[in-house]
Amino acid sequence: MTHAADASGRPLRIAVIGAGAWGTALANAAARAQPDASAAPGAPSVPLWGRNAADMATMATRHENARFLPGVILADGVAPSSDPGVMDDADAVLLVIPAQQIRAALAGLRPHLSRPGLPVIICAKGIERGSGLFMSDVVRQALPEAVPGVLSGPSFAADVARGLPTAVVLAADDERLAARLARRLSGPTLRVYHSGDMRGVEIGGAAKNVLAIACGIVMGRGLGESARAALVARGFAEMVRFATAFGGETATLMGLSGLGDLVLTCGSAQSRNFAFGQALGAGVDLAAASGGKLTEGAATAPVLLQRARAAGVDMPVASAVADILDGRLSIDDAVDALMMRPLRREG
Ligand SMILES: NC(=O)C1=CN([C@@H]2O[C@H](COP(=O)(O)OP(=O)(O)OC[C@H]3O[C@@H](n4cnc5c(N)ncnc54)[C@H](O)[C@@H]3O)[C@@H](O)[C@H]2O)C=CC1
Ligand SMILES: O=C(CO)COP(=O)(O)O
Repeated sequence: MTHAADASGRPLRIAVIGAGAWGTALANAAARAQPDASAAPGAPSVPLWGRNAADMATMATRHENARFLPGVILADGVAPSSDPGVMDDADAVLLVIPAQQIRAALAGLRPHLSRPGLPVIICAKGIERGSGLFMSDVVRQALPEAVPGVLSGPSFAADVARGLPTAVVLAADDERLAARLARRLSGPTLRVYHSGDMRGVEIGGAAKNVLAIACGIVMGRGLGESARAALVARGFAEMVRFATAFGGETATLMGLSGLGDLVLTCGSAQSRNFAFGQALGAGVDLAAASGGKLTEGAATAPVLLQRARAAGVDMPVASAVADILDGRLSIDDAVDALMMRPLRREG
């Protein structure tokens, strides 16, 4: 495999910001994607930055992220650290912290990231509450010198970290840059496609989390596999309506970040968003349903809906999720309301 490299042939140095499950998995993937280089003395490592010094020291000693990915060994070349200086000589950074934390985190890390043209690849899936901004626009505001990109697709962290195969897509306005970064991150078990449709890719990732909660609710309520499949199809239709209203391409949503990720997270309780919905459907209290895990769809649901309404996009499934989470609608009433909507032509 050829790896994207700089003019001297050196592989691009990737640093990972955020040492949770997905950041750790991507650091493993980035290190494995350059096995020859990371084995050589003095070869570039893949810094994995986390904010908690004690956790990062333990991770460096044990070669394991015991809190977020227990039992997965860090790949050779992954260098855990709590020193933001590790970002200073990166050619590109992967931004892997929860969507609602990105603005605050970038404000603190700005001295280490304010290089003109530095690619900052958003790996979080969400829309910012309050501002209603997509993540690429948050990065543009927080780091005006940087070049935002988005990586998304069907990829459970535990699968990717273990080296189980999957494919994702990396998008940037400059598609040649996206292709170069995709080549650098691709390896024997992670196939990274590239795209110029950053809006479509980021919307696919953000919206599928809300729809995964809906599917979880349906399954937790015992409404059956037919209901789940109908919800995936109708959820996909509203995701496409929303994305195209904001400039995304239908073909993008039919790909990995969109349909691919929707199928994954609507079909598996390994998804935290699905599991959260499933607990709600089974009658668990809202406050306890996430089990303390990150559920990006819960944060994004109201703001997704707010942007949809402002743009005149009909999103009945996302709307039901937002209303249930807000306590405005019971699950049974939401299901009745979805079933009793006026009959219409499919589309
Ligand atoms: N876990 C997965 O399978 C996948 C997750 N993602 C996305 O990646 C993003 C992160 O998810 P996970 O890594 O799974 O979450 P996680 O809950 O495993 O880890 C989150 C990490 O972010 C750190 N963090 C939180 N706020 C921070 C701040 N202000 N500054 C610095 N660090 C901060 C936490 O300390 C923790 O290390 C989410 O948007 C998620 O949707 C995307 C694909 C797969
Ligand atoms: O985005 C993911 C897989 O592609 C992970 O989904 P959850 O955040 O629902 O676990």
